[in-house]
Amino acid sequence: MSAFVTLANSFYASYRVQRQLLIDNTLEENRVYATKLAASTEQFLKSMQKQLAYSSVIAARNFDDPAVLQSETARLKYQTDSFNSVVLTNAQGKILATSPDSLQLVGHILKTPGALEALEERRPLISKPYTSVAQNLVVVISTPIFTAEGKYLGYIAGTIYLRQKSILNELLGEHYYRDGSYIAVLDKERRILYHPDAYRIGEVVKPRPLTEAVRKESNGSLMVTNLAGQNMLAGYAVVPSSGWEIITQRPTNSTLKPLEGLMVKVLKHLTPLALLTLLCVWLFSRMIARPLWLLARSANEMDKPDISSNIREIPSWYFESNQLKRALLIGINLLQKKIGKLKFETQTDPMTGLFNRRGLAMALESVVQMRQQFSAITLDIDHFKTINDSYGHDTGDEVIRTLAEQIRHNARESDILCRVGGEEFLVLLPDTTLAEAEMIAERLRQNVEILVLPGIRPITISLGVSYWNQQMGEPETSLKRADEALYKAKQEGRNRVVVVPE
Ligand SMILES: Nc1nc2c(ncn2[C@@H]2O[C@H](COP(=O)(O)OP(=O)(O)OP(=O)(O)O)[C@@H](O)[C@H]2O)c(=O)[nH]1
Repeated sequence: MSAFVTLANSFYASYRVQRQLLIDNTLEENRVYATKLAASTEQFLKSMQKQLAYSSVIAARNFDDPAVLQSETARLKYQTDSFNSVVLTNAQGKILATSPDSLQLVGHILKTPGALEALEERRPLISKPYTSVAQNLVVVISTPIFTAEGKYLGYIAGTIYLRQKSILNELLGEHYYRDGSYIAVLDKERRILYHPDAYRIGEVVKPRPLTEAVRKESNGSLMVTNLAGQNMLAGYAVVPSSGWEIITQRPTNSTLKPLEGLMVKVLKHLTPLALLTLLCVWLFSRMIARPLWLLARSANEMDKPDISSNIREIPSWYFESNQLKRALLIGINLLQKKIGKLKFETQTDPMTGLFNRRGLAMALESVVQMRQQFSAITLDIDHFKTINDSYGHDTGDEVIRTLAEQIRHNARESDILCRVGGEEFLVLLPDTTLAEAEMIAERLRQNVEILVLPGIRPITISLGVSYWNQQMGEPETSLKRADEALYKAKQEGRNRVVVVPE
């Protein structure tokens, strides 16, 4: 899972980096492009002003010759092909020559804003856009005509149509992209001079982050949202002589389009390797986790008898899991020893070391589980109270311990020896017939009878013997019968063996 997240993360990070790179590059490209266009436009305007200045000198020399004036306006119009029309006026604004002369304006007084400004300012000018006499939206580049002595004669001006085909939209329009990119030119008052949508030319746009940015620095770039709500990557630059603002923009979507294809390609190339990596990571993590998982499962099953050998078989192939396995084995060993000790203590009578009643119950259960027949001998010291009374309780204890020793001495390895009460004992004899058990009981009785106990009188015991096999119902019943036989032995005078017949 974490490997997958890491891969996805690095894929996303590389997408983000590529995306930012594309955006930054496009912004910079647009800034450089706008700067270049501004430089070309500046050069163009300067060159136009030079041409006009040259013509103004010729016109000044031949101001009285209408033919020269006409030929000069025609030369400017047709030789340079930079202006849509050229006009020459006297100092009162009366048109002396014009080209093309199809409008037949010679003799008219021009009162357009461009004309009035030129007449008033008497210096080279680039006008604001306005609607001309012929109803064209134009900008006018004009130069005053002075005699050599400095007398003002009028001006000569070239007009550039903004909405029709002109040198300006030829200059800017040839760079038009087909992917939604476009160039726009605004004058200082945010009036649109050039726009791929000709209807917008002449419109004054409201201040927007982009128009404000252009006002602050001569060139730069910006991510903006245009009026149509489209995210654009814009570059901008200002034409120094006219203050026109050139804005080149490209939709962010078009810029990022190649990225999608690129990322799909990356994904295609990356997927097999990523899957292989994921598989390797999964296999390796499984190999690492498996011993830990098996050890953890074993740790939950510590009470199982064969748990140690199970743990030993767990393949712990690396150092850490091996150490863990060792620690677990040591822990289990200690625990089992402790449990064994506790078990022994809870099943054993501390005074004699024989089984107590709980031990007897466990032993009986396992004998029955193994489908073994058995005989049981219950025995009790006769008149034990008098021993306690005569020699003290400690001596009584010593007698009990001696009798336990005697019982152990008389028993086989497989016999189960229990102290079931104060001076009451029970011997469980697996796979022993009633006759054999009677013989063993009798032998024990005799051995106790002749036992020499230093400082005290000899003791005797009474015994009851019974038999059990699988056909005889509950084994506890058989033990109860042995008890009853013991009681009978006491009744019949003690120091004897009474057998419960099969
Ligand atoms: N010293 C000692 N005495 C015990 C112990 N457990 C029980 N006794 C005593 O053993 C005596 C058993 O007495 P009884 O049950 O009357 O029987 P008894 O005196 O042996 O007489 P019978 O069994 O009828 O022959 C009691 O006095 C108990 O106090 C023990 O662990 N140590």
